Amino acid sequence: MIELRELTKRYGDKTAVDRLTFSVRPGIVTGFLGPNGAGKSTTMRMMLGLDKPTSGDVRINGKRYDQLRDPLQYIGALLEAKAVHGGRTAYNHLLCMAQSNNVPKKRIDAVLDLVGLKEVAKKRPKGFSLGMGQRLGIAAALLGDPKILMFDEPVNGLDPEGIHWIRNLMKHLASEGRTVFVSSHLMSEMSLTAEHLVVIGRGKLLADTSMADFIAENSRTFVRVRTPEPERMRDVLASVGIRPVFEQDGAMQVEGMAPAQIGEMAAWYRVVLHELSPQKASLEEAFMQLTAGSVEYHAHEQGPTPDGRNGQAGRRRR
Ligand SMILES: Nc1ncnc2c1ncn2[C@@H]1O[C@H](COP(=O)(O)OP(=O)(O)OP(=O)(O)O)[C@@H](O)[C@H]1O
Repeated sequence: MIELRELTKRYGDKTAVDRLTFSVRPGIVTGFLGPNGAGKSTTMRMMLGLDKPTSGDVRINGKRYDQLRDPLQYIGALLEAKAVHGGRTAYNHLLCMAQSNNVPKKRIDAVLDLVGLKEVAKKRPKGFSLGMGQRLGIAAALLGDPKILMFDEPVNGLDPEGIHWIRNLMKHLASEGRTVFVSSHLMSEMSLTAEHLVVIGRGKLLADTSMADFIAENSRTFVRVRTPEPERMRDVLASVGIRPVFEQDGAMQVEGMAPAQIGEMAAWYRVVLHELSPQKASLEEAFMQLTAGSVEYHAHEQGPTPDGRNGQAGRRRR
């Protein structure tokens, strides 16, 4: 169990983490989500005692990180795969960590085997691919057989096979009763792995909820209407107070009406329809909506607008 209470980190006048309070429970994978710069890495670094909070605190099974004896046996983390000493062999890198944390030597072979690096145990990580580096980082995290595991953006830069492997590993670790906390800025990726979600934006807590509730609460449903007479259809909808959103190719997104109602209205006014299909907004869209006000940099993309015109391309700071 990891517990954060009013955790805050300021760098000068920048508040990177702003009074975060939440708990990470054992037995499930908890996804830690937020747009770039939201404060995920800073929060994880404070959880691991690598950064000092400005105020508030983090407890690992009731203790602060610096109060843990042999911390690798309580909590293992994959922060950046690059953190490996390039000159030592993979085996020796793990041996150094094992010796300084009272971890039995036999665990080294066990974790190298688990992550699939047994064959290259005597090789130096500086020649490793990104995926092999991630696997070595994970071997290090698992070395002390900890009950709590943290992974910061573990699938970054991995190929589909590597992504699949990490997903299954995290689920497996959780099924063994461990606490698994994993950060990502991709909602779609998290939806395949996490049972619970903690979402932050600009350092503040935006959501602390089960994946199922997040989907139920944030998925927007609408009906896509395609017609050769968009102006007329817009007027028909306007007559009942509905303002459709136009997509780039001229299709309309209609919220607040069932497909049958729209179809009947169109028939009544003799508007030809080419498409009438119920849609559910993707989880990625729900996540972007939730965090919309907290994104540091916005790229203005061409996209649907209520009047059918497209937004200007550009970049601005909010
Ligand atoms: N050492 C530092 N000094 C000053 N500002 C920092 C420092 N570390 C982080 N920040 C700022 O704190 C904010 C949070 O950064 P952090 O790296 O924790 O975000 P993140 O959610 O992990 O982002 P990403 O998904 O891009 O990795 C950012 O605005 C960042 O610029």
